[in-house]
Amino acid sequence: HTQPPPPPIPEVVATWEAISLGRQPVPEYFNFAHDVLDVWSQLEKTGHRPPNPAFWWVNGSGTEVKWTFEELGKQSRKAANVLEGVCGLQPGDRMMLVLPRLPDWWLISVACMRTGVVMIPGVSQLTAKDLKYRLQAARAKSIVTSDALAPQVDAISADCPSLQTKLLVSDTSRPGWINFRELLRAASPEHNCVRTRSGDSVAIYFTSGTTGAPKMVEHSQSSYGLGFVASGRRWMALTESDIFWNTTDTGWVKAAWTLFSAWSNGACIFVHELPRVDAKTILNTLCRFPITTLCCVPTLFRLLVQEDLTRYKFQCLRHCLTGGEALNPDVRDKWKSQTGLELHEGYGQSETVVICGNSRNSTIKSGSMGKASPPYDVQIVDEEGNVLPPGKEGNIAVRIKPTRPFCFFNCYLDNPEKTAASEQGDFYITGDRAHMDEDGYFWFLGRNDDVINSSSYRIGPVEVESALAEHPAVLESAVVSSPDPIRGEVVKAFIVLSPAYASHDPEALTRELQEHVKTVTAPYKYPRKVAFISELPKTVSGKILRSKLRNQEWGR
Ligand SMILES: Nc1ncnc2c1ncn2[C@@H]1O[C@H](COP(=O)(O)OP(=O)(O)OP(=O)(O)O)[C@@H](O)[C@H]1O
Repeated sequence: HTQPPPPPIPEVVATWEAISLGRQPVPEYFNFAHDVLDVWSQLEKTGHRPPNPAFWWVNGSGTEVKWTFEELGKQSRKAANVLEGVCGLQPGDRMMLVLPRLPDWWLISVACMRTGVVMIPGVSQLTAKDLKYRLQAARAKSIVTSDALAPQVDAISADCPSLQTKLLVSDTSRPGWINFRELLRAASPEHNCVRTRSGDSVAIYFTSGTTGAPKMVEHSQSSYGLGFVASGRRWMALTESDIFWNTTDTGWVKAAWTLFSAWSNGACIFVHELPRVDAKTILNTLCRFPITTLCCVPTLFRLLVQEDLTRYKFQCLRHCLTGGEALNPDVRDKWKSQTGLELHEGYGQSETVVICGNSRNSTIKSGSMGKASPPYDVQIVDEEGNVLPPGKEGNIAVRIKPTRPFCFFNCYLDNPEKTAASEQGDFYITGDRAHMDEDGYFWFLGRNDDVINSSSYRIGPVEVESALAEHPAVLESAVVSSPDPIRGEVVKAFIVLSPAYASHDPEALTRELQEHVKTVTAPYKYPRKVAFISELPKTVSGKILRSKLRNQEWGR
């Protein structure tokens, strides 16, 4: 499955890539809209880019939006005038951006860069309480959202004294709100991009909150803007001829990963509105459109492989990506055997760019997250921050001393204690456990809190879940610790059954699954307790919330 060599890199991208790899210094001033997007617009005009759109949006009922880099430039300059004009926003002001997958999200993101406004993306499932927490914590001056969330914002805006303007993306109007689309139509396409320093803030991300209250992660103009060039080429295999579809919600950090990696490499961002994320829509879209590159979270690939994939003929798909949580080897095997396509897993956090991954044409070891992604020096360290030898389990850590990589978050905003606690010795500590093998491949064990300690055996939930996934009865599972009077804690598996097994005798099935785990992995890991449930608790980004099940077990 070796892919053909990529086309030669345009000279300017080669320079960005060298910076991205830490081989050239980061410029003092950098603005992604001005220094990357407007450059692609020029390359496009002079015929140095294939006739590939920069942005392609479809809604599944026949409506499409396609922009070249030039059109994206024009529309985003108009949007910049709306932010500066009617909204009165200035460089450094913060704006929450909570929209479904609508083209306006990408326009406003670029407009923020042009005006120096710091964007704070959020997912559309946020409740009034979540919105209040975020608006207050970030002291946001403005919010952009759609009809669905506007009432929730109205319910809490009196409690958010910093909030001055509310922008509505809608074809109708609402009292107290400024209509973005109306203003956009009338706005001037002339706008001078503000001059930003590389270290100036570009975005604030609230983490998913999988392990606690969401933290505010601040990124700079260059951390993502230049930091994704190399992984965009290597892990995502993106070039100016590619069409990249990442099904992520706009509020999750993956949307930013996609924006910066695709556009810095001149690729087209494909978006399906996906009001409902379902397997058939995804598979049909891959058949209808010339998408070359796909990224979905493992949860979604788990659903896709339930379908008969041989019935679908994808037009142009050649590179598939996943990340955000562990990929069960069984899912990768099924995807590959049915589509002939390799699934390239990557690992990273809101705080970072890609920490490690299985890049294009690399040898993949099933179950591993791949190798360190340059310029990061990734190591496994002990509790004191000492580097551990291959094979030893410890914390996944990224070297930040003597030099902190530029492609890294600035800090946890307003939380110096948390920022300090994330560092140990010369390293940034991810909070995830793994080991590295002799060849430099990383093997994920689990988040710190998720690792189970049973009779002094340390068990990573992912290993047990992956073993369970190999049994046809298991659609998906979550493995957590459960109290036990003798062993202290034992492995408990919460299992969602495949429809064909829903009416099987639970006791017989429990025994069968326990025996199955004992045969495919070290027997001490088998789940001593099993519960069948209809649905696993997940974060809005689709990650399994093991902490919720664990707390339930321990009565917390
Ligand atoms: N390929 C992967 N395999 C296993 N886990 C992964 C992978 N990629 C990402 N993750 C998990 O996702 C985490 C990063 O996700 P994100 O930055 O959204 O914050 P979060 O950890 O989910 O939220 P919070 O910090 O609020 O708990 C990683 O630390 C890791 O636990």
